[in-house]
Amino acid sequence: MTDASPLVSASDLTVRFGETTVLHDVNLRVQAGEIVTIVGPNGSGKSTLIAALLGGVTPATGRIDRAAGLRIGYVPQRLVLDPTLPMTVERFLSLPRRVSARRAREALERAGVPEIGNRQMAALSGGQFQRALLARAILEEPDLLILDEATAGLDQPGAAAFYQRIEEVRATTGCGVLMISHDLHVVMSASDRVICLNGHVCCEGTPEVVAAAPDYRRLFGEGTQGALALYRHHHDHTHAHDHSQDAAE
Ligand SMILES: Nc1ncnc2c1ncn2[C@@H]1O[C@H](COP(=O)(O)OP(=O)(O)OP(=O)(O)O)[C@@H](O)[C@H]1O
Repeated sequence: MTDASPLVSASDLTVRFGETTVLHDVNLRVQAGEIVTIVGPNGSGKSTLIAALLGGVTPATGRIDRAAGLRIGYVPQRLVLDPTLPMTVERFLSLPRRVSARRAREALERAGVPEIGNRQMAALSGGQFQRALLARAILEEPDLLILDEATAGLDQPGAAAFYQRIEEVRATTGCGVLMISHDLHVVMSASDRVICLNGHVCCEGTPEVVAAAPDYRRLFGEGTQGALALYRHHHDHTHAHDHSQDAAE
């Protein structure tokens, strides 16, 4: 794996579910050491793109390439555990593979929650729970960390602290990071590159470039209203791209 070759890439990717085209002509690359964030309205294909990159969805056309031997750490949006099941955080980190108490502690330290090893999973706050998921992903020693709206349900300071932790993990391990987020303002500052998705890539670039892009502004609005506009978006915008195939239309 050279510096120049991406950890993972999608080339002219189109994904269909039955008759519905969810993604079309998507090109994306994530290099080692960079933090790439995908933003887009609900139903714009973000999770589908992640699933395709992970190999869980077969492209209709185009291709996905992963670097040989790529190790991926995945942090899901949420994980539902039976609340009546007694399970400490340390034990949770040993699923599915047993890890030593020392490694579990190190991973929790990196995730910013060194003190929760003996706590019950069911007793964690939302933020602590997501940190436990992050610690589990870190234990994979990933080349690429993938997070699917991992801060959903956290307040803005909680989300900001979480992303800061992600940046530290990237700085110490050199892994690449690909994340989906709705915390637009927080994420913009934590990302090297932002990809605005709406069935296709509407615009992409550094956070500054994307924030100034007309397509991004049409989708998300400006200022603090932008994040709210995300949920209100009804595809009432018009722009140069052809949205006729977008499933979300
Ligand atoms: N397995 C599936 N079978 C059929 N349709 C699907 C499947 N998975 C997703 N879809 C559809 O594909 C579209 C994109 O879904 P996806 O979950 O990728 O969007 P998203 O951008 O992640 O949305 P959100 O922000 O709401 O999480 C939606 O219209 C969804 O209903």
